[in-house]
Amino acid sequence: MAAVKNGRVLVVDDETDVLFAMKMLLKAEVKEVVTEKNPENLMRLLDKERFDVIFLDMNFKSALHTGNEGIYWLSRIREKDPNATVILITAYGDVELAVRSLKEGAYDFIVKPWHNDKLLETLHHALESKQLKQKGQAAKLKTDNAIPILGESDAIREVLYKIDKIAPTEANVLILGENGTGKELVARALHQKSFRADKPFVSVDVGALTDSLFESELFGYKKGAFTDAKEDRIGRFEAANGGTLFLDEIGNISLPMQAKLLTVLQNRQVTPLGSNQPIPVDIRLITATNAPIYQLAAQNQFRKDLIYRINTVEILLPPLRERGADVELLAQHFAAYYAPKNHKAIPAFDPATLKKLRQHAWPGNIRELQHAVERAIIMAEGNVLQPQDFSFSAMEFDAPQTTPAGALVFDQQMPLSEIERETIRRVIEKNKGNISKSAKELGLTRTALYRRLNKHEI
Ligand SMILES: Nc1ncnc2c1ncn2[C@@H]1O[C@H](COP(=O)(O)OP(=O)(O)OP(=O)(O)O)[C@@H](O)[C@H]1O
Repeated sequence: MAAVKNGRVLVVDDETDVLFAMKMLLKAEVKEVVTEKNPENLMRLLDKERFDVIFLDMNFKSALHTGNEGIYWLSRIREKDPNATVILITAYGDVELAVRSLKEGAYDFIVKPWHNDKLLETLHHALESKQLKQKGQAAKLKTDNAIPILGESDAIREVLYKIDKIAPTEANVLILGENGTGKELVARALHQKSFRADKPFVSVDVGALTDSLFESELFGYKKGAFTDAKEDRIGRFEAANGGTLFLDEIGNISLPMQAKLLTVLQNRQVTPLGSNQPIPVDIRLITATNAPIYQLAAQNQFRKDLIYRINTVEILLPPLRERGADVELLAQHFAAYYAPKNHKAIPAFDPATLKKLRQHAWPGNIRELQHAVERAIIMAEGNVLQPQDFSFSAMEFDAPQTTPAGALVFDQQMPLSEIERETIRRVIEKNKGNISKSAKELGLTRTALYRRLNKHEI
């Protein structure tokens, strides 16, 4: 917290009320708050003084009214100091622009009217990140910070509230949710907001490991432990020492591996293969799965005692179809991200397109939406995305209308697993067996698709 107390903050906004309110709020938090009404004075000020964090308004009434003023001044600031930490203050409707500003190098943005707690939290993170940056540890944190968890639905607000509450504790967290709902993103956020933030965050997709790899990967090995062990190698537990270990797809590991994991968690030490010297490890454990883990436990396919170890706190991530207007918000966010990447202007969405996106069931959730928006941007003719730019092919199981003869009509009553199986089968058939293409279309990673092929015995 020393970083926060010693911080020097500059606030640039042409509204005197905003400057006053910010000064009142921030002066108890940091060493000094300087306010500036006219952005034209900004460069001169920065020549003379150094600030740890700059709050910058996106729209200055006196200027061009393009809404781009914030971006312009941001780029001027960053020309002068590429390491400047800038937080943009934006009106609600400017969120798309603010997201663009993140790509232009802003640290974060806050939306007017702001919540004081949220604003202070953002400031604290910014100042702490600045301090880490100065210690040369920033690269990692910056990538983490680059992906904010977006969403305004009640369901996601509850998740964000939980994250804030449990991040600064040592509780083991089990994250449950369908594929692509943001489980890894949540795990990273928990780490980033924890006291371990400057220590490693190590992520392992344990569902993709065979039993023999599971042990060598997680616990490490000594040279000569097995034929290919040409030298000592530390495992992921040791690599995460002091930090957070994220085990993804925990519901997919075999019973013998569950027993091994339980022993390590109970003893808080690992013994590399080929060694008899246990090594103490201090990790915070976060796990995630899209498998019905309690159902598996009831069928004795998952150990209940392991569940009790990992689920001190549970976070349930809602599927995208239950997140209401978040679909639009996220679609706009991805459009603002992918358009410049593909050398296109950020497109608008036709109201009929937004309706279509809201009605789609999104079996691949946010990852599917992400790919769908990218595809639409690439394929679209004009600068307004039309419904036909989004073709959900076989995945449109929620509202099948006319179907070609012989095509399968998904029944609303059909169990989800069957819909998933059939969707995968059809997409693979459509892509003539090409797994990479099919995975992309389904919004899955290749590994996740392979796991599903295995699960559904396709
Ligand atoms: N709330 C969100 N705001 C912005 N982007 C998001 C959000 N949630 C997820 N994403 C993005 O969606 C993609 C999928 O998220 P992530 O990998 O965290 O999901 P997952 O649940 O871990 O997936 P899987 O079950 O396949 O492992 C990522 O690119 C992530 O950045």
